[in-house]
Amino acid sequence: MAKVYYNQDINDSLLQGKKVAVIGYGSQGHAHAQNLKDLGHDVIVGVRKGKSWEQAERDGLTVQTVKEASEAADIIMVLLPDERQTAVYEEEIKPGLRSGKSLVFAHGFNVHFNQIVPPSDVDVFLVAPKGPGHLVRRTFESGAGVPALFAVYQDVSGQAKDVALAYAKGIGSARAGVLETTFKEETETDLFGEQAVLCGGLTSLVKAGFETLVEAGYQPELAYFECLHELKLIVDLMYEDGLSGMRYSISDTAQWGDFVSGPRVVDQDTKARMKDILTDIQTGKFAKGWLLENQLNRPEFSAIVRQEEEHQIEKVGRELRSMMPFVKADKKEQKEVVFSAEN
Ligand SMILES: NC(=O)C1=CN([C@@H]2O[C@H](COP(=O)(O)OP(=O)(O)OC[C@H]3O[C@@H](n4cnc5c(N)ncnc54)[C@H](OP(=O)(O)O)[C@@H]3O)[C@@H](O)[C@H]2O)C=CC1
Ligand SMILES: CC[C@](O)(C(C)=O)C(=O)O
Ligand SMILES: [Mg+2]
Ligand SMILES: [Mg+2]
Repeated sequence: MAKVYYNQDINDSLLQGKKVAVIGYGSQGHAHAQNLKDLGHDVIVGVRKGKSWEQAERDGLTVQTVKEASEAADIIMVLLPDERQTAVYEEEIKPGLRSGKSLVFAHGFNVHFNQIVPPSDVDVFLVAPKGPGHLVRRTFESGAGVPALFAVYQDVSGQAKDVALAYAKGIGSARAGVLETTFKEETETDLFGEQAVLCGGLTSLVKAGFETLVEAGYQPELAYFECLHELKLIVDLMYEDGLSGMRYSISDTAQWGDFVSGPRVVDQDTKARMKDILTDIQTGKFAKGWLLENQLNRPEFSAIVRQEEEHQIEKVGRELRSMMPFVKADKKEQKEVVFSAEN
């Protein structure tokens, strides 16, 4: 079994006396900055003037421009959107990246796909939480944590691995488990997971189930409860106790249906298409398409965002959720949908 690091395995004194700049204050940025600060580390946030700057100040953090923060810090964690990182890195981070500093990422995308080529005299590593940033913060506040991967790309100081582990502990991830990987493995598996299973696979499955029921004449509200709302309750059981734990709670009828019908939905053809998706990631075809889409100012991305917002499941869901205020976490914790559509 691979070595999984926990709090007791990690000496976080390596972060003491070091200034950490968290560049970006979005989903991951706000969580890293606040968790590190709560554990007594010296954190500054680097962002541009605007919404994030104001929010970080309201949260009690020291805020500077990206350039100032990169100049001031020993450890520079880049938590900007992947597609924005290269431009900001070249203009505002690189000038402050002197020998002996650490350049850190939460996803290997730009280094692995050669968009950012770090100088040879700095440590380069990643600490990638395996969960959405808002949950990195929320679980931390509740005393728990989100697991993370770490990988060392360049170790000039001889301490990159230990600093990476200390950082992972500083954001609460070593409460849940921290696993060593490479930039290649992290990048390819993260892209695969979000495309085939966690985001792409799941949203397509939910919509297909919803549409099948509605097209057969069943009530849309019922289809929403069945195919989307209840999904969280089922996944919570899998999260707590695995597939068998979930199956323990459902009826035997449901379990038999799971066994006989599940493989009819996700079959060998589905798996073959998953392999195609993985190949596109491994060959860089996906990355190239995404970078080009951004160079063109995201025409297809924006069109799909609008189209998806108009899907019947979203309209019905908005109405039903307005009657269940308890399902929604603190408003300030929600990443605004508009942000991703407009940026
Ligand atoms: N989202 C997640 O949960 C996960 C993300 N990751 C990785 O973490 C990294 C960050 O992703 P994520 O947290 O989703 O990013 P977000 O989209 O949430 O980042 C938004 C932040 O970046 C700032 N920003 C955007 N453009 C600029 C710019 N040109 N100059 C200065 N600041 C800018 C925004 O500031 P403003 O308000 O001014 O626009 C905002 O503070 C990525 O590498 C991603 O792959 C890894 C694991 C999970
Ligand atoms: C699953 C999506 C993710 O990889 C994540 C939250 O881990 C991301 O890039 O946001
Ligand atoms: Mg991920
Ligand atoms: Mg990802």
